[in-house]
Amino acid sequence: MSTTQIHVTGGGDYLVNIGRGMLADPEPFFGPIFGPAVNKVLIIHPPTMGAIANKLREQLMGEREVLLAEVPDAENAKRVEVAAFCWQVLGQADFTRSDAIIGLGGGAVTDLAGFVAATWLRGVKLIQVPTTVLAMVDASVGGKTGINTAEGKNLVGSFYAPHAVVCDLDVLEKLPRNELLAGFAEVVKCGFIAEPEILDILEADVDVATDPTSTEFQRLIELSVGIKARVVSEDFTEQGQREILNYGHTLGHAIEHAERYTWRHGAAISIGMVFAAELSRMTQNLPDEVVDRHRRILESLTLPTTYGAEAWEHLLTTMKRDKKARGSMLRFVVLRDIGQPTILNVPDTSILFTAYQELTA
Ligand SMILES: NC(=O)c1ccc[n+]([C@@H]2O[C@H](COP(=O)([O-])OP(=O)(O)OC[C@H]3O[C@@H](n4cnc5c(N)ncnc54)[C@H](O)[C@@H]3O)[C@@H](O)[C@H]2O)c1
Ligand SMILES: O=C(O)C(=O)C[C@@H](O)[C@H](O)[C@H](O)COP(=O)(O)O
Ligand SMILES: [Zn+2]
Repeated sequence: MSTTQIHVTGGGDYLVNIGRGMLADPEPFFGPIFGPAVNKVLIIHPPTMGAIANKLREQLMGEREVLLAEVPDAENAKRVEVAAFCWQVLGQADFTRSDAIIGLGGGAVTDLAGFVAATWLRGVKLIQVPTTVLAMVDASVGGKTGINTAEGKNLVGSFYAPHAVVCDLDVLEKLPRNELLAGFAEVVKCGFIAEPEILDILEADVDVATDPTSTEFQRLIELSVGIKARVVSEDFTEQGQREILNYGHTLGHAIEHAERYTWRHGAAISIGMVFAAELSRMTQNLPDEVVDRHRRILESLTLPTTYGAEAWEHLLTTMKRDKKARGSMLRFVVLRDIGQPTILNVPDTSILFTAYQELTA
C-alpha cells in the first residue's frame, strides 16, 4: 500500500504521511523537513518506544546530532516537571532556534513534545511521529499541545503546528489491543460529527476494521485524519468550528480527572460521547436510533458507556473548568443529527443531571 499524504494548513503548511515502512527508511520523510539548517534533533519518547527511538536515532545520525529524552509513560508525561526536564536537556545540549524536536509516542508524548517545541526559544521545528491509533488520528495533527495541572486536563498549552507528521502503521504491531481500541473512540467521534462512512465501516465488521493490517483500517485512519485536517485548517485557534472536535470531551475530561488520569483518554470520551448524545436527544431531538448507535458501536469496541451515579457532583465541578465554558455558562458540543454538530449553552445544570442519569448503571 502506498503512502497517503494529507495536507494541513492551520498554523502552518504541512503533510500528514500515512503508510507503512516509513520508519525503516526515515530520511526521505525527515531530511527535507530538517534541511541543512538543523544540526541537532531531540527525540522525546516514552519507555515503551525506547528501541524504536534508538533505531530512529541511529538512522538520522550523521547529517546531524541526535539525542534522546525518555519521559515517564502515558499521562505522567504531561506534567510541568517533565517539560522542565526536556527544557534542561535542550539547554545543556545548546539547542538553537534552527534545531528540531521529534515527538515519538502516543498522544501524551506528542502533546508534551509539541509543548516543549512551542516553548523552547519560543518555537523550534517539530516532527510528530504518533505510535498509537489515537495519536495518529487526532493528537499529532492540528497543533493543540499541552500539559495537565492538578486542577484539570490540558489546562496549560499552546497552539503550535508540527512541520510534518509521520504515521507509520507498522509501529502499531506491538500496541496492546486495549490501547488500540481506546484510540478508536476518536475515530467514532469523527464518524458522528462529520463522516458517516466511518460508522458504516465499523458496523460492517469491527474485527476487520480494527485489524491494523487491513485496508479498512488504513481507510479509517485516513478518513479521520481528513476530518481533523479540514477542521483545524479552517479554525486553527478554536474560535468556533474547531470546538466540534471536543464532542464527548467535556464529561470525558472530567472523568479522566476523577480517575486521576489512570484511565485511557479514549475510554473516558466514550462515556462522554454517550452523555453528549443523550443531551442531544433531550435538546436537539437527536433520534433515538442515533443515540443507540453510539452505544452499539462503542460497546462493539469494548469501550465503556456507563459511569457511577455517585460521581456526579465531582464531575460537574470539574466540567466548570472546561475550556469551552464562558464565565458560569457551561457549553457542550451536541448533535442535531449525524454530521450536524452544534453548540449548546447550558445556564441551568439540572438538564445535565437528567442526561447523566441515562449513563448510570
Ligand atoms: N492534542 C490533541 O489534539 C489531542 C487529541 C486527542 C488526544 N490527546 C491527548 O492524547 C493523550 C492520549 O493519547 P494515547 O491514547 O495515545 O495515550 P498514551 O500516549 O498514554 O499511550 C498509551 C500507552 O501506549 C504505549 N504505546 C504508545 N505507542 C505504542 C506502541 N506502538 N506499541 C506499544 N505501546 C505503545 C504508551 O507507552 C502508553 O503506555 C491524552 O493525554 C489526550 O489528552 C491530544
Ligand atoms: O484538536 C482538537 O481541537 C480537539 O479537541 C481534539 C481532542 O480529541 C483532544 O482530546 C484535545 O486535546 C482536547 O483539547 P482541549 O482543548 O479540550 O483540552
Ligand atoms: Zn480527544
